[in-house]
Amino acid sequence: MEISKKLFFIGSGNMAQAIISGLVQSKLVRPENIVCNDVVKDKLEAVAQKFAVAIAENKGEAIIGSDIIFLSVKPQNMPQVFEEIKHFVKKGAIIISIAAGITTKFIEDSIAKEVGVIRAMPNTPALVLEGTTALCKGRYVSDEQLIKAKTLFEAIGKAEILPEDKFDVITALSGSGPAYVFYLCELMQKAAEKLGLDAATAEKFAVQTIYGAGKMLDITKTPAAKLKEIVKSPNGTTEAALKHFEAQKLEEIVEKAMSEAVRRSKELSR
Ligand SMILES: NC(=O)C1=CN([C@@H]2O[C@H](COP(=O)(O)OP(=O)(O)OC[C@H]3O[C@@H](n4cnc5c(N)ncnc54)[C@H](O)[C@@H]3O)[C@@H](O)[C@H]2O)C=CC1
Ligand SMILES: O=C(O)[C@@H]1CCC=N1
Repeated sequence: MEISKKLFFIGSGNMAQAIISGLVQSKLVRPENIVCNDVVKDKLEAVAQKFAVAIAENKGEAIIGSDIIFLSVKPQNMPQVFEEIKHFVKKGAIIISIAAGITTKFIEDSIAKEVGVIRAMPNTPALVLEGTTALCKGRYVSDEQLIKAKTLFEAIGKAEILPEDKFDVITALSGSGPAYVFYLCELMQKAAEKLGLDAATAEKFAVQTIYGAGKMLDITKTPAAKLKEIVKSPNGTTEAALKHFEAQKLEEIVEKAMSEAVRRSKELSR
């Protein structure tokens, strides 16, 4: 399937590029139907080269020709973007914001028009069509429009509609989550090196282990806790390692880390 909607990305950084790359790979959107904008000109040119998308330095002109406006700048830059675009955005336009913490109401109030605002919390595995996205809608979006927006994100992974009051915890879980897994991978590699493996072998085995474990979780649909038990032989090597994690209260550390992410999401919230 292919859609002919024109997408305009304001902010063409890491997450926007992951989404663009996923959408183009999935063939849901043709690159010529994507227009990118960014304040960093070099980045914009690099994005155009990488994905064969169009670029626009003038936000106003690009908004006029687009069906969906993606807001993919940092939360701190959103107020400035509202000032830049609010006179060009027409009543009934569809805006998809991926900014952490920024509420649909804040966007509606800032644009000060009846614009359709969809809030999404995607994650970077969208780049390899394995993203996880939560979506919710503001006051001026119909269920049908929200479902259409969901299909965009389904092209780049899994997507689900959730209440907006769950977005802080979703941000801490799946928005930031890939970084926790990358961190674990990094630590496993470092530990293996210290324990005698060369860097290349440590990397190869750590990456495949995390990939294989993720795939197993997905394919077997067995709870993580059960899969963990299957690896753990009585009085074996895994038990020795897990006992140490438990003694060091890894569960508390993860809970505290994620509550810090929730706290920051609320702090960014407007
Ligand atoms: N990186 C991630 O894993 C995820 C990020 N997000 C959200 O996505 C948004 C973007 O994050 P990243 O892509 O990581 O940041 P980034 O820093 O890589 O990209 C943001 C881009 O916005 C540009 N920008 C700043 N002000 C602008 C303006 N006035 N007009 C046009 N462009 C402007 C910057 O030059 C930069 O290229 C954030 O709001 C973040 O909360 C959401 C989910 C996951
Ligand atoms: O770190 C952040 O604030 C963004 C939101 C979720 C992932 N990256």
